[in-house]
Amino acid sequence: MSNSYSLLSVKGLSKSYQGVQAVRGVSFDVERGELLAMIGPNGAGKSTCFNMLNGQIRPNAGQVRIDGIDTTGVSPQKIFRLGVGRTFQIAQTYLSMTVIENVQLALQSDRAGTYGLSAFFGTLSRPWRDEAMALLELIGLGNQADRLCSELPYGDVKRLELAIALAGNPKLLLMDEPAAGMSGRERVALMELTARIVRERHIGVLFTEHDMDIVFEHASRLIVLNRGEIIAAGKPAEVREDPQVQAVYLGSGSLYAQAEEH
Ligand SMILES: Nc1ncnc2c1ncn2[C@@H]1O[C@H](COP(=O)(O)OP(=O)(O)OP(=O)(O)O)[C@@H](O)[C@H]1O
Repeated sequence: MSNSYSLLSVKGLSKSYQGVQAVRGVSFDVERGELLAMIGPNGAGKSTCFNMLNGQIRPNAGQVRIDGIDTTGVSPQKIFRLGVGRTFQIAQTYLSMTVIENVQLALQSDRAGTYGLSAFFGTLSRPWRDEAMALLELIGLGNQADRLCSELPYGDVKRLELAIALAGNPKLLLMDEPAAGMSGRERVALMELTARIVRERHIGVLFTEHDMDIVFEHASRLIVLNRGEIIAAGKPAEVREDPQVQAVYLGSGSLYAQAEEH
């Protein structure tokens, strides 16, 4: 596709649930090489937006374009095939497999569309091992390849989830609270890794996050949602000074919290 299109272009996106206006007229773009944070208090509409972007929820109004292609209301499978990935928690079943087997399975599923079944029937293909290892090296888990996932520390499991999402070779990656549940140090490491991948692979990442230190430190740009609407957008330093944003977060102190890394 032509480079004149934004990687992701969202215009006037809206969704209501039985009278609750969860998202109202949301418009923004994501470019390649950008790590864009979508923040907002609980119930602001972040998950609803994400679910509309990857096709899980059909919007009531508005338009979503990926590299210029209209994907509004298109199925999650088709949106995935257009290069939109999303990080997911590794399911319990897959925790009993090794680290590299999980990545091999994700690669095989991307190329052959057989996710799950091949593992079930014990037919995991060998050919993906080198490629899987390259992804593990990229995220710093090369030396853990043959460990069982169930034995990994939590931070490494989250990094593995990122490798699994990258196996689909996305040009746009959606990350819903990627650092939730991690220690301060692990969170910083994961976001530094994500920022490096964004630069090196020239992909776009849209992520939600409640930890404001992480957001202001690592996002290249931010959009702030409140009650379904965008109330501010821009570089971290600009958004931080925005009076409306400060008002929304006033009291929580989260905009000004110091990092509590140990
Ligand atoms: N399936 C649903 N049915 C009815 N209302 C819903 C549904 N999903 C979300 N909502 C409402 O829509 C609004 C936006 O919710 P959403 O989960 O998108 O916000 P969020 O910003 O992701 O919140 P959080 O940070 O707590 O995950 C909220 O008022 C929520 O109660």
